[in-house]
Amino acid sequence: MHNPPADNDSTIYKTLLESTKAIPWKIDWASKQFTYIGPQIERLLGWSQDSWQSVEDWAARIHQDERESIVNFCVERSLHGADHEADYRALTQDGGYVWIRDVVHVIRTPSGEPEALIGFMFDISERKKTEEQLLQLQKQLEEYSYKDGLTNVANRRMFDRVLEQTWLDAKRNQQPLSVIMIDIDFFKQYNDFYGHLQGDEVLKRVAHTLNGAGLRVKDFFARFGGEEFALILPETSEASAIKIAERCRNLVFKEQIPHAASKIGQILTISVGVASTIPVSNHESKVFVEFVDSLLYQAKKAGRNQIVQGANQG
Ligand SMILES: Nc1nc2c(ncn2[C@@H]2O[C@H](COP(=O)(O)OP(=O)(O)OP(=O)(O)O)[C@@H](O)[C@H]2O)c(=O)[nH]1
Repeated sequence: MHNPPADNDSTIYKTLLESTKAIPWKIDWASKQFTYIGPQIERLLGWSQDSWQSVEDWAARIHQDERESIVNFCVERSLHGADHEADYRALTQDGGYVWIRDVVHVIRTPSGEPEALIGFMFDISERKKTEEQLLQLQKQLEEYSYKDGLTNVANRRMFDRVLEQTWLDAKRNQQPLSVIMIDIDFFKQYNDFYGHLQGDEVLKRVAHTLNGAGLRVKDFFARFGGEEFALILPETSEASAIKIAERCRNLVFKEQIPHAASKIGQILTISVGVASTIPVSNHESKVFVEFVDSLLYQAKKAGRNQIVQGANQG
């Protein structure tokens, strides 16, 4: 057994405890009263040292979103005599909050009952801020990985994901699904004539123009690759899809983008393939998209600046 510290020692311990950044505290289990809390608490949260009377004061100063779960967790752990730690937002006197990590040690009676809790509160707001920034960054990265860097519309990866989901829904509900594939005419010549940077600008402009062509919330537009774009139209019949394909062609034409190197006129045009299907169990979305792409190829071969349609393939 150690002897209790002499007065001199306890002064040293007190000085040490009260000069750390971590805030020491002690609660008597039977009365649920604070028997001690370091004066540093006032600097951190604004609440004066003597305002920490009972566990009620502690609980009331936990952000309400996690108050109940934190209190329940700490009571449950303490009853089991288990040391524990909890992260929560502690409310400050001026209405803000600070992220705290409370590290708790349970002192038990010889029979194992909790007698007192002692612990340290650590200010972990900087760590939490970094965690939140990392999460934000992760979200942004995920967003970037589904977005085309040049045009800012969805990319091929996102197209594949949306198609897969839309295909399954259409199969389950036996609803028609339409896909439109779009390709800029003589884009190689455009690049050659105006330069690649100007080509990039046109891709952005066309993407922006076509992004609003499907009017329903569920309509989905993506850059399929290069100078090719695609629209997925759930619950859309062939007749409606053809109208939207027409709208696409008109929208781009109305932009009146000069294309002096086009072999079919002086204005930039697009070719379009469009088809609808009601998927059945042995149909594959990939095969359907290849079919729509072949319609687009037919539009190119037939002279460009036109729409070729096909139905019920899949
Ligand atoms: N500026 C620019 N050009 C691109 C980009 N992606 C693909 N291209 C160009 O798009 C052109 C596509 O050429 P082709 O596939 O021959 O098609 P096209 O010239 O449009 O001819 P048709 O489709 O037959 O009318 C190529 O010259 C590519 O370099 C891009 O991100 N920026």
